[in-house]
Parts: sequence; C-alpha cells; structure tokens
Amino acid sequence: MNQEICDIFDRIAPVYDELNNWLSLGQHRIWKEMTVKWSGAKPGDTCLDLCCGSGDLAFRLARYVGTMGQVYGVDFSPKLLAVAQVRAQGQYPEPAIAWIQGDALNLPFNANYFDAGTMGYGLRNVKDIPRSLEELHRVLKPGGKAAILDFHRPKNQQIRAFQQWYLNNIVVPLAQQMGFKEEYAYINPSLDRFPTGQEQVGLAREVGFTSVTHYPIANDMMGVLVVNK
Ligand SMILES: C/C(=C\Cc1cc(O)c2ccccc2c1O)CCC[C@H](C)CCC[C@H](C)CCCC(C)C
Ligand SMILES: C[S@@+](CC[C@H](N)C(=O)[O-])C[C@H]1O[C@@H](n2cnc3c(N)ncnc32)[C@H](O)[C@@H]1O
Repeated sequence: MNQEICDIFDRIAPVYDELNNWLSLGQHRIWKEMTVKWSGAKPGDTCLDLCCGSGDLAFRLARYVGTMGQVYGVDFSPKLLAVAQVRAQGQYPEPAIAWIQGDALNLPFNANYFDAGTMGYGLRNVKDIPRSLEELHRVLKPGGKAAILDFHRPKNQQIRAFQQWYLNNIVVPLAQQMGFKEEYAYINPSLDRFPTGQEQVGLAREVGFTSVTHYPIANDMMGVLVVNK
C-alpha cells in the first residue's frame, strides 16, 4: 500500500467534496455521470467502484443497479470511506453499498465477480498502473465492462497551458487558503507522469481487455478509458 498517497487523501477528506464542487464549477458531476453511463451498469448488476473516495461514483452506480443490485466501494483511505459512509446514512432509503477498505492493487474479491466497474481519479494515483488494470480485469466477469475517469493532458498546447494555469493559479491557491497547498500541488506533476489516453489503451490491452477505447472529455482535459473483458 502507498501510505504517502493514502495520507494525502486522509488529510483532505474533510474538504474533498466541497473543493471538487468549487474548483470544477460543478462540472465533475457531469464527468462522473458520463463515466457511470459508459460503465454499462444496469439494474440487478453487481458493481465495483475502485478508489471510491467519498463515494460519488458508487452512489451513481447504486441508482443504476437499483434494489436488486449491489455496489462495492473500495478505497484505502479510512477518512474518505468514513465520509462516504456518513453520506450514505444521510440518504433514504440508504443505498446498498458495501464500503470496503482495501488496495486496488490487491483486491479482496474472487475472479469474475463483477458485471461492471468504475474508477474515478484513482488510476493516476496508484503506484502500479498495469497491476491495477490487471486486478480490475481479474475481478470483472467475462463480458464485463468498466469506465475509468481521470485527468488527461490535452494535445492542443493552448488548452494544456490553460489546464496548467488553472491548476497552478486557481486550484493550488484556493486549496492553500484551506491549508492544503502541498496536497493539491501534487495534481499537476502526477498528471505529467500519467500515460496519455492512447498509452492507457495499450496498457489495458496488454492485461487482456479486448475492446478498449479512450474518450477525451472536457476539451481533452479529462478522459474516460472504457474497457471490456
Ligand atoms: C473531481 C476532480 C478531481 C479529484 C482529485 C484528484 C486528485 O488526484 C487529487 C489529488 C490531490 C488532491 C486532490 C485531488 C482531487 O480532488 C476533478 C475536478 C477538480 C479539479 C481540482 C478541478 C480541475 C479543473 C480542470 C483542470 C479545468 C476545468 C476548468 C473549468 C473552467 C471548470
Ligand atoms: C482523487 S480521489 C478520487 C475519489 C473518487 N473516486 C472521486 O472520483 O471523487 C483518489 C482516491 O484513490 C484512492 N486510492 C489511491 N490509490 C489507491 C489504492 N492503491 N487502493 C485503494 N485506493 C486508492 C485514494 O485514497 C482516493 O480516495
């Protein structure tokens, strides 16, 4: 387990949802809705939300699978899982989501267990991307599908410059006011190291996914990798 990354998310847990709403001007909700739609989740399915954090994607999956389905949210940050649990308890009826503290690189599930999966802003944060894709491939049923949302480096240099400007001059200073400068300053370098959409497609094919597509969204500043087993 990567304790350093886990500590970052534990520290920002109290402000995580509020900052995402403000900093994306609410747009992250649209990106997450697209992700769940592209995961192919349907009523009655058993679904996995990897790196679930405070649960945004898991809650959406729960609405798609309905009362006959089941959702599992997995994350290694106890503080973000606690936020997710409190949010779930505030809903009526409480959604059928099992919150599990676990490592995306070593999932506590049998092979071929899930019909569909999502992962939001998790892939860029895991220590070993191929291993994480391999684990996702293992736990999905044959024919199962998953959608992976994350930041993306735009090909257009002006849009890339805007993205960097926004991260350095809006995101970091606003986070600094809440005492989390270093934690949010981490996003930009982590994006520099992150494989491009096409590189992600290659990595997913290497672990055995058959049909793989990367969809650029938000002017290529974000992307959704859709994988089929
Ligand atoms: C929900 C979002 C990001 C989650 C997220 C991911 C991380 O890896 C982190 C690492 C460390 C700290 C926090 C996070 C974290 O919150 C996406 C939206 C939030 C972004 C901070 C906003 C980024 C906006 C785009 C670069 C540009 C959009 C411009 C438009 C005018 C809204
Ligand atoms: C940016 S947050 C995303 C949370 C949520 N999916 C969302 O979209 O708002 C990234 C999450 O990945 C989790 N994470 C990173 N690496 C992980 C790993 N190896 N195993 C489990 N969780 C991990 C962090 O704890 C954090 O909650």
